[in-house]
Amino acid sequence: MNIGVLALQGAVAEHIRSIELAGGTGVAVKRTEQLADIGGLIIPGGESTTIGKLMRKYGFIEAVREFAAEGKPVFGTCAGLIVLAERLEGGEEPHLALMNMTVARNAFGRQRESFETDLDVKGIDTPLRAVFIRAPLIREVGSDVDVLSVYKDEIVTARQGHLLACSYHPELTDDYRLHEYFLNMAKEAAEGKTGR
Ligand SMILES: NC(=O)CC[C@H](N)C(=O)O
Repeated sequence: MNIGVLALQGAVAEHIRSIELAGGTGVAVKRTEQLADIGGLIIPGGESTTIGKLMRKYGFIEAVREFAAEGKPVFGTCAGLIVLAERLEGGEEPHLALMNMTVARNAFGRQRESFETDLDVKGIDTPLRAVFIRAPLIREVGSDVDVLSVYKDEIVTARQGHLLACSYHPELTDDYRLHEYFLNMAKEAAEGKTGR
């Protein structure tokens, strides 16, 4: 199963490594035509404003919306989660506006700009190692969104059908189980299941 990693800006090589550890094939996606060859797309961490700008410039906003409308899974991590959100706190313009949630950028404040922790994630049997770097938080989700994990009462992992999002960087540790989870979503979607 080919999993694409949007390669406009951000942590691309690390995601490809985690996908390969999980048993998939990682592909750096730089052109919209490549979306035809992948079964799922990861939007990596980095700077959401930059990623959003480059997505607009290279036609990825429409192309990824079409990709998702076909039922193909999309996974946003950190800045990628911001890119997926329908609503951004503070009135900022959303980017893909695909996932029914409100997201606050840089929500941990200066003292806690980056930290690591072990998180209980629904669907993963033991705690997942997670690295937070200037991370966003999910403030609120629609009723069609499943909360998969919380950190200090705040939502940090969520799923809406074939869309997956997390506030942290799952690609910066050797714990590839969230990538494995996403790979399974892509396999199920390819087999024509609903993915729920
Ligand atoms: N590590 C990250 O992806 C940080 C996200 C970044 N703070 C943003 O707002 O886009």
